[in-house]
Amino acid sequence: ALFTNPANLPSKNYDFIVIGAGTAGSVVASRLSEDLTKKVLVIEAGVDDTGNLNVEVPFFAPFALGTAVDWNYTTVPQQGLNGRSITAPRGFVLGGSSAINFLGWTLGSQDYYNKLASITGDSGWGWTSMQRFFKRVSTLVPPTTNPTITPNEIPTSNGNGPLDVNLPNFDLEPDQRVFATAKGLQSSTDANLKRFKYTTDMNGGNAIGFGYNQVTAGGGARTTSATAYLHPALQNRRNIDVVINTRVTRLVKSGQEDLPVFKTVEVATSKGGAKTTFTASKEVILSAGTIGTAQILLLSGIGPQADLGSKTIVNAPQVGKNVREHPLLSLFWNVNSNRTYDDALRDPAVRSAALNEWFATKGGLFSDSPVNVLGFMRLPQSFFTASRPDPASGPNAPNTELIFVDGFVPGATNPLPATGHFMSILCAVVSPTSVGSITLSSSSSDTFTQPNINYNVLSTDFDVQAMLQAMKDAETFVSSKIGGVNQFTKDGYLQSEFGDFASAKTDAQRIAFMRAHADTIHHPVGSARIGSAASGGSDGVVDSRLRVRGVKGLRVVDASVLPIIPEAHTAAAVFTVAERASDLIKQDNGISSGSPTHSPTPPAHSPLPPPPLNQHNGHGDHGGW
Ligand SMILES: Cc1cc2nc3c(=O)[nH]c(=O)nc-3n(C[C@H](O)[C@H](O)[C@H](O)COP(=O)(O)OP(=O)(O)OC[C@H]3O[C@@H](n4cnc5c(N)ncnc54)[C@H](O)[C@@H]3O)c2cc1C
Repeated sequence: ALFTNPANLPSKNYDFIVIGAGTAGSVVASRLSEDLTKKVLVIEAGVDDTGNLNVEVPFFAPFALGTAVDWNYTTVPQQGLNGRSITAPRGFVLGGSSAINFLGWTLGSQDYYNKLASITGDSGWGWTSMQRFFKRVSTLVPPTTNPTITPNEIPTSNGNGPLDVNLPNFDLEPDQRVFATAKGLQSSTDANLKRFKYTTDMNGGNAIGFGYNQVTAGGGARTTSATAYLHPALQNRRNIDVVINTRVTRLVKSGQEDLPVFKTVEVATSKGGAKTTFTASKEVILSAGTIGTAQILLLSGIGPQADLGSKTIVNAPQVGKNVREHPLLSLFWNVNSNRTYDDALRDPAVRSAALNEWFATKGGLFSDSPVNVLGFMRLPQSFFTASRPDPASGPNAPNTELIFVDGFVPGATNPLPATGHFMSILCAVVSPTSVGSITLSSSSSDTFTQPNINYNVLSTDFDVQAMLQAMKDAETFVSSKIGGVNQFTKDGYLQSEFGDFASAKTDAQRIAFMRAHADTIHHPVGSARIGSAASGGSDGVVDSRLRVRGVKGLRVVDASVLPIIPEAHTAAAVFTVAERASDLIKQDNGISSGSPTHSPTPPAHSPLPPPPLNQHNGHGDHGGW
């Protein structure tokens, strides 16, 4: 059952305790509760997702940032960004970040998973063996309307899992222009231009190419790990309890075998409030995400002795280290079109009409995420040198990404202009080499105080130069002619570059623009990474079965375990890791994993009256969306 206060839970003892009902935690809790003889407790700091339109309406994804479903974190000043601090949103809600992310569904390449297998020495993480877990997560459902999608554009990489994934419900202005340009350029004789490719499925092993963005939605509504996994489990099983509004404050050493045992979890509902504990007879699974997991480990005395000093219980030098994140930079063009979404951002009447359409038909502008089309690219071969090697996992893995948006993407340094219509291209470096960290903000901090989040954005020459190349690639792409015709300007659609970007023409100016405007795409991984086989695991926090090294009874399952960052949006990798982890946990506890592949149908959400869009609490900086 769902509880809002830990004092009301029926028991202090469970077989498994999952910390965090986020992307990974909801999958693991649901799978473990398939054995009806095992009692599962899930402890979630955040709120219920039910009926929250900012979660449910795909287009509203950016509106959720800075509201009560976001942890509202901010990074420490970033040297590579002229000392700016940037927001670091994370889901504070059932479903975690899968409930507030931008819905993109990209698995990453076969090379990524094979590199994961080779680093960890565990072939189970390889592409071939992960196939059954990919297929166990998602099902491709048809878009509600899009007539321009041809049958041979339907991706085949999804399976029969509970998470609905679909293609955009309707085309936006940039979509066919992007496809026509990519299709034309891929057969160019110019090696630089041949790097733009068209793909019908960037999730099929080779992740390179421009194509439709598959999204975690179905029937016009967002799907999350909560809607697909957790709520159905709650509705249909009596052996799973979920408590929300409850923060894990630390893990408590519950015994000593050959190693210290950590099976007790301490919680509180407010800073300085009463604390209670719950104990697992089998395992505690830490799924609090790249930031939360590192913070909880550190507060539990599991971390670098050099930082924790006398509070150290287990010296785990890598906790909070090795954090990787994707830098992002928005470029804007004026367009001659009144069909962009800009008016929906500015004008409550336009927004209200679109929302009414969504309520009536689950269709229209708001039924899609703000991103229909994106493209992954390799850097030119000449870019790589002995001193600047290719950090990507392999030739099927991209270095950079261009994301096409049919409107202006407001941000901290880019407020929504009062007038005009725009196309945005967001440039990302998806194989970055900058390394960041999560550390406690003080020796007396707790989980009600945010830790120091340092993504170290654009701190390496590779990342800066790769972003510079991505900017140039975006400019090249929109100015290329296919058969003598520019797809973006042929009917007067694309007009001129907008804002500071318009005057950034030399490399030095572009880099200055980058440092003034870049932020990140909210994909941090690695703070509790799997150790490498080469080091005997000592450079990791968990082993390849995701058990925390040096302790007993504790596993980590979330984005923090990934030792390398996927050259992709990270949600799909996290869902899939969680599916494999569920099998590993079952195996290690003698539970059969002959589980159903499709969870019971999620309950339909009843439509609620539209809340005001400005549920913003003033902490975030994405209020314009
Ligand atoms: C704004 C945004 C946009 C994104 N866009 C995309 C996208 O389009 N496509 C994509 O693939 N990926 C995207 N991502 C990234 C992707 O969503 C994440 O990589 C993934 O969801 C992380 O899953 P996780 O299980 O590691 O953590 P989360 O899903 O964040 O789950 C962690 C859970 O633990 C809870 N928790 C944390 N600390 C505590 C505590 N002390 N006590 C109790 N509970 C706690 C949290 O509240 C949360 O529910 C985006 C992320 C964000 C934030």
